[in-house]
Amino acid sequence: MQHCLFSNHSLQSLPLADAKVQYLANWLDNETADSLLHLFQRELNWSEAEIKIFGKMIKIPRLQAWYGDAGTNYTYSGVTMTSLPWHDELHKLKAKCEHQCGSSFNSVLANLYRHGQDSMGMHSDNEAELGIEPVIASVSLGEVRNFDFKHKISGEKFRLPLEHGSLLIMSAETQKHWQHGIAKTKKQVKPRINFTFRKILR
Ligand SMILES: O=C(O)CCC(=O)C(=O)O
Ligand SMILES: [Fe+2]
Repeated sequence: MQHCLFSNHSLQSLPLADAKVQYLANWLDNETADSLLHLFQRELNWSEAEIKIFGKMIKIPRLQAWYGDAGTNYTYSGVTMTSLPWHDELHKLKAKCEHQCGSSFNSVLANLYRHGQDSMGMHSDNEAELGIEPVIASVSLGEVRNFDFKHKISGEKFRLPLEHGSLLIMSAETQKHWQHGIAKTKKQVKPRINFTFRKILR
């Protein structure tokens, strides 16, 4: 069982049945979060990825980039992404997540939500290469966007706004029992970057 090391950030456990989800607001101080937002927006290799739906290639509504150790490829909605070698600052952020969570990661999915019409559909991060009960560390930068959870059987819902500089850790049976996603919003919103650090089993 994975758990978080003691820290002086206020750690909030979400009241979700059959799951373990912890949230740390202000995990990064504001100044660090601001500078990382701008750095990653400029320096990562963002692309308009496509997924296969009923055999057709469709552009996803956000920009994406996949970084990791050599050989950490990821198959997602019928498309295999080959990892790019780590960007230095991203590798440092990975180390900070590892220290916080007491788990190791070897890759990260980066998503850039350019505006309110960018989104991510409801899904579970339950691909075989993540193994059972994966620990996923999610760092958010920029505009606050709502993270929605939905229980696969009971339909129970829970919404958590993910703030600038926050860390969300999903572990234990969370992916087995819950889906999550980022809904579109009609509000005028600024860009948001999210990183989900993962361990791909090879
Ligand atoms: O942008 C987010 O907070 C969610 C990202 C996510 O669910 C994923 O990358 O699998
Ligand atoms: Fe996810």
